[in-house]
Amino acid sequence: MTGAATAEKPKEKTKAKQRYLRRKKERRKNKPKTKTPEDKNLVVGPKELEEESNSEEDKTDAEESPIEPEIGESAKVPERPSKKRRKVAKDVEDVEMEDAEMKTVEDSLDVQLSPQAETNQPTLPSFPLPVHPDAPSKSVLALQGLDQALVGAEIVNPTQSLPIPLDEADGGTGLSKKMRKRLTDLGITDLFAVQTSLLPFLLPDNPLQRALYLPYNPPRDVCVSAPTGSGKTLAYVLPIIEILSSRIVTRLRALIVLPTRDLVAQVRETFEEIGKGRGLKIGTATGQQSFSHEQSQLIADRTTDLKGGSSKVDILICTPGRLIDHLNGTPNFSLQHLRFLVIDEADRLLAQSFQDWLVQVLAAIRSPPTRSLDVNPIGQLPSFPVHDAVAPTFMSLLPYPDIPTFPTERKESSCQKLLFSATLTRDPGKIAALDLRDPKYFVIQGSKGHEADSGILDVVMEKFSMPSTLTERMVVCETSQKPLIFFHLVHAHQVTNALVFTKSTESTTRLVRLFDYFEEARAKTAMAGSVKQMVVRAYSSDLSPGERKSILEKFKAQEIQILVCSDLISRGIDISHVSHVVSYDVPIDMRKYVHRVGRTARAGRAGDAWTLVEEQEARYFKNVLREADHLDKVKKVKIHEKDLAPLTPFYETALGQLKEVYTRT
Ligand SMILES: Nc1ncnc2c1ncn2[C@@H]1O[C@H](COP(=O)(O)OP(=O)(O)OP(=O)(O)O)[C@@H](O)[C@H]1O
Repeated sequence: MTGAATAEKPKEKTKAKQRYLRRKKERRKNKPKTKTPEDKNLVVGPKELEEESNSEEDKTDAEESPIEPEIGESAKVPERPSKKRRKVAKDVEDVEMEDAEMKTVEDSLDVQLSPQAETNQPTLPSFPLPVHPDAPSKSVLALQGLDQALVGAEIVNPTQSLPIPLDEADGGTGLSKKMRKRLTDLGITDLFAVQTSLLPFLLPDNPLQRALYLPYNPPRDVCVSAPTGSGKTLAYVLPIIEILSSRIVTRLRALIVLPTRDLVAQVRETFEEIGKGRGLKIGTATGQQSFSHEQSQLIADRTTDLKGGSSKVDILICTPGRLIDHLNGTPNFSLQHLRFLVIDEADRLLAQSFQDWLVQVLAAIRSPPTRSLDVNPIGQLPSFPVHDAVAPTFMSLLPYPDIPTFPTERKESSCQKLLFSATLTRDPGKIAALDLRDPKYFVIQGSKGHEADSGILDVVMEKFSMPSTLTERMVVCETSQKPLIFFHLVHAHQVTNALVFTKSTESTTRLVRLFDYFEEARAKTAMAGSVKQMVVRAYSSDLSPGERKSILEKFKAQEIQILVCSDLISRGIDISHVSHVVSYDVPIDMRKYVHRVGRTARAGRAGDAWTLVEEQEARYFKNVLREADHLDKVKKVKIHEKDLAPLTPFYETALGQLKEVYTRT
């Protein structure tokens, strides 16, 4: 080596050192400052090895390291340059380092590990860690296998309302000016939530869709779940009157089926009030009058065989039993012209299998099979009365061949089915039996916030919505104390204008007697002088229809303060001044509870519901509430002995009298 060459060397080595240090600095700069959680858990792999194996010596160091990296063990990130690196740096600083060695160092700093080098390293395969799949949410599970119509239900906020304008524009109500005027006259100025959503659906702007016959474009059926007292009756009465008012000839076009006679009478009243001046004829069939009397009220011509049927009424409100009697036994009673079939309190009616009423009604609506040309050759047409008009889908009943205007055209019944309940059934089998046409569901329910689709879920899981103005309480007591606690509620908690529900007619009679004796005993004392004596009456199926009507009228007039009844009137009955409901005997299920307490807190008014629970029933009743997600809504009230003490003497006197009566009889 020459002296000049030797003199050049330190210079070059200094340059190499500077290059090395610059690159080293850059690498440090590019290195992430903090490690991500993923980095921390990195399985040691080629990348890390690259960092750690910058030279052959490093490789040896790594091999010698007593700590072997394990799968999943965090990659160690040295705080300061490793021993190997320090050694490399030292070598670089050493001016004695040979060029060739220097080059090796530089190259090794830049070079990526060759595949050969990688394979020489202890490669640790990286597998994804096993993860638990997320459990499907309650809502997903509940909605599985559900009818798509229910999944796509329209959830309506119960606080929604719509003013009824009196000017030319209907304000989105779909109601005629005549109807809006009538409602205003009756003091109805706003539509309730269920009405705001249902009316535009049943009363579309297009007049063609309001026609009485829609054989080629039949309307969709409707299912409505809305709390008690939320105005479901008007939600169907208004559209029916509006659409049927266009009719020229009287035909049976709306059929309303209800579970009890009392409800039939109540709905008739609503139709008459709302439809006043619209010329529609309304009839009822409940079996309260003789069959022949009903027939004469419903059918104009029972002697001629009329294929199109004959009717004296446009709207028939009935119980299912009597409806079947007329379908089977009244000549010319026909459902072929029906534009509306309303099933109110649908879950109750669908549970009623009486004479397969639903199957028979659906069969009477459906069009009969088409006749062939051979059976009815043209030319053999018998004459038939001019007024015997047959519905488009029932043409095959006539002695003509039924020739469609277009070969593929299919005529369908124009009857729109409307189902209503505060406790709509979730039973898909029952719903399927109704043969619904593209049903549209409306669920009137405030969001409970726990699930995005809580409205449908609540229907599916039978978590029924209650009126927001209802206060619910329960008292757990000993069986022997129950009547006394009830009397205490009446006198200390002003439980009047009350409906009291018992489990049976027998229980009703006994409670009314005991209460009468109790009131008599109280009246005899000086203390009761200033207190008004309560009038309590039984309302049961043992009474004649006339007696029941009279009692209901007296109760409505507040001549009777407490009406004790079985579940006979727990559904649908609308008495505006009922401020309290007492379940003297616990309801057997949540449905019954919902309908009982729903006799108060109607149409936005406040109401109180009390349930008296015998100690041995407490667990069962609480479970019923818990399953409906409702236990926390019912406040538990404790009534102390000292509160009952003032009434105890009268109670004991009354008990003695009752015992005497029962012993005698
Ligand atoms: N838009 C309205 N404005 C004022 N009152 C109304 C309105 N709609 C209905 N009502 C009144 O609200 C009360 C309850 O209505 P309705 O009997 O139709 O309730 P519902 O939903 O059928 O209850 P249930 O499920 O118990 O049968 C009735 O007295 C009715 O006249």
